[in-house]
Amino acid sequence: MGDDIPLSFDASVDAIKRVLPINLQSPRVGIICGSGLSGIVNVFRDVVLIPYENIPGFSTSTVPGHKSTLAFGLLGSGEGVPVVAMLGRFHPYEGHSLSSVVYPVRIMAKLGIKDIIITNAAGSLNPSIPVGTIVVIQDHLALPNLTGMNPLLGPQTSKDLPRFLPLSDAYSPALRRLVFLAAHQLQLDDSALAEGTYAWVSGPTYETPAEGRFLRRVGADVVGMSTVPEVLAAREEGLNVVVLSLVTNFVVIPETYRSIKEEVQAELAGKKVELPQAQVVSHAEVLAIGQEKAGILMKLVESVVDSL
Ligand SMILES: O=P(O)(O)O[C@H]1O[C@H](CO)[C@@H](O)[C@H]1O
Ligand SMILES: Nc1nc2[nH]cnc2c(=O)[nH]1
Repeated sequence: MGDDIPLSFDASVDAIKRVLPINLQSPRVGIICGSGLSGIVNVFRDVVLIPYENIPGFSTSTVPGHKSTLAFGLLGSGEGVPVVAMLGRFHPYEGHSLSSVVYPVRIMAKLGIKDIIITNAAGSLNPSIPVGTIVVIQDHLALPNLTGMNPLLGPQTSKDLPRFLPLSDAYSPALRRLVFLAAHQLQLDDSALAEGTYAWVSGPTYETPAEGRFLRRVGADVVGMSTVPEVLAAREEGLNVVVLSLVTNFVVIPETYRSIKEEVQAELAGKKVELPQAQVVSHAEVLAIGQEKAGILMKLVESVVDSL
């Protein structure tokens, strides 16, 4: 946890390749599975699982719903596409350094992936994006990046990488197009998918109502505690990125608060008063919705991989 990245990535790549059959050694697509979304491995063929603890430089995920395993296999119809999936990711709130959080993305890039499909569980800030919707992310808003918590801060891992990375094209239009076409092919209801902007926050606290309103007003549709660091590292490594957020809950953003001062005045005047009960979100709820809807997300991912 919070460990520094090794000076060379070779040790990690060697440890991985050593246990892989030749047909899986050069995966074409990387997948990152968000909270409760690791089931995709069930549709891989020729699966090889490597625990993170066996890979130098990898940390361990401590969050329920996140395994600590790298899965290799073939995905899709016909011969299948060689893929690598992170069954469980690292979040800064667990105490992992930002360089540890993005380390697996860099290793997947060294292994040769060209495209990365990043999934997450997220809270909706947009009343027209209900729980269960899969949001194809078109942009992000990262307050931590803007205020000095950026995984690309510091010495570069390679002189070949760009020092000043543009992010105006971070989310591949070509891959997003494939997602919508895949949804059409799978005959998903039009409302199953939406497009939106992901706000990255550090967590581990969920948003206060005021924070929810703030994020909504500055243009975010969903909010979560992951993904953006991975997107930045992936873009720095030259990968094409697509992000699918599964909405697991609404962020509670009441526009008006009931005044407790007025409630007490009413109580003192002899009225029966019931204090407002705030709705609260829990990780158990996030995982439950994840479990319910993971099937659709996985089919979508498989179909996109098939169409690459
Ligand atoms: O983004 P993923 O890893 O899917 O998980 C989301 O769910 C957790 C909170 O319930 C946070 O870690 C948040 O980021
Ligand atoms: N920050 C944040 N992360 C989440 N992950 C899943 N739901 C939420 C949420 O409501 N807020």
